[in-house]
Amino acid sequence: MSMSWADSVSAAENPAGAPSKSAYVPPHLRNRPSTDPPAQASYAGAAASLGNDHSGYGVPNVVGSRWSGQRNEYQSGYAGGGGRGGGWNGKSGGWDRGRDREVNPFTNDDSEPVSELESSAINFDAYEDIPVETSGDNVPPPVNTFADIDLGEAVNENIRRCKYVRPTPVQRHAIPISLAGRDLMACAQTGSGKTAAFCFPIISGIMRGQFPRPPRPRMAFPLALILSPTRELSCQIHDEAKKFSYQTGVRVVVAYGGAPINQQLRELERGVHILVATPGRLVDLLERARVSLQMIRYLALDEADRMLDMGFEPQIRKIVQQMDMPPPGVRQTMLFSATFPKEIQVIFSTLTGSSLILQFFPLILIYLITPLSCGICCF
Ligand SMILES: Nc1ncnc2c1ncn2[C@@H]1O[C@H](COP(=O)(O)OP(=O)(O)OP(=O)(O)O)[C@@H](O)[C@H]1O
Repeated sequence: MSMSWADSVSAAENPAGAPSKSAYVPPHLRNRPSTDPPAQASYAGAAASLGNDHSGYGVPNVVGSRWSGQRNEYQSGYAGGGGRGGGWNGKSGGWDRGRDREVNPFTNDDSEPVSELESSAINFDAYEDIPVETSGDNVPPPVNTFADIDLGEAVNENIRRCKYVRPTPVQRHAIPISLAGRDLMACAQTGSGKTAAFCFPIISGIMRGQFPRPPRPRMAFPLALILSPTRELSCQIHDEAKKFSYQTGVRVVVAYGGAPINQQLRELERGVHILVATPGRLVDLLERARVSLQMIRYLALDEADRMLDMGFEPQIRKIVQQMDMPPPGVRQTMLFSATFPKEIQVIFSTLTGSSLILQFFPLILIYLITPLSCGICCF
């Protein structure tokens, strides 16, 4: 049975297996029997962070389409610290009007400073022992602290409220890559902090961008789409994303199958910047013309291997290739998976336009990726 990253850190810290406070169990695995296996128009500024090269790595233009070069042309005013800029975050009646009424998603008292040890069950001292491989051209270097990256004051405040002291390995590597506008394929285990790794750059990018108001009132035009395989994981991502985007003006909505659609439709009608969805329910919403993907600038696939295992490949292909989603180069793609079978690499290649050159070793996958893409593996 494979261990999650947090578990392996804990095991390294506590090889005798003695009961320890530091043994971390991801929220969705709690309360399970111990025998359970681990869960495996012109959009002004619409891709601002895609061209927001914090670390000096340029993003090549994509040529030959109506979307040409947009990915690194959108550089716009920062609506920072809570979105006082134009577009959706603007004073002109943007979707942040209800921010004062926003429910505080933090249950803990956030006024008390916490020590690093108190901040999480994760053992931060073992960080440097987590082997990480990266591949791709000019990979933006990892960061050691959240202060090393400019996510905006509102997000920084939420990081403090979450009591995250230091980024986890996947966050250290993935956040600078994503902030530099690069496509990303990341192999990281459950509980490794992937949610923040893709949410922080998305929220920060949306806050920095300037976007026109959605063109049709009853149709939702999200800027970011996070696909996840199950209702449980979608809700978990939604809860986390709401914490990360608290008081930023960025609105997160979740849509999943197996539940009445009407409440989800009402939430969508109130406006959405980040849509977290399971593939089947999203296809339903697209076919009902209640969601348009034409303004999507960020596409994240979480637990991509599980989505394929569950038979969602046709829906994923439909969502990305047959609806109105902008092509690679205009939108940024982030794919996270606990394993990297060939099918995942092919999907990533299809979604990003990358041509991958793959070499397999017994356990470790080495992959070379095009200049627009990066890959990381946290073992
Ligand atoms: N930098 C950090 N510092 C402290 N705790 C963190 C940090 N990043 C994430 N966490 C916490 O670690 C736990 C696992 O994170 P998260 O759920 O994002 O992992 P994941 O890899 O997305 O897992 P899953 O596969 O379950 O989605 C969560 O409780 C989260 O709040």
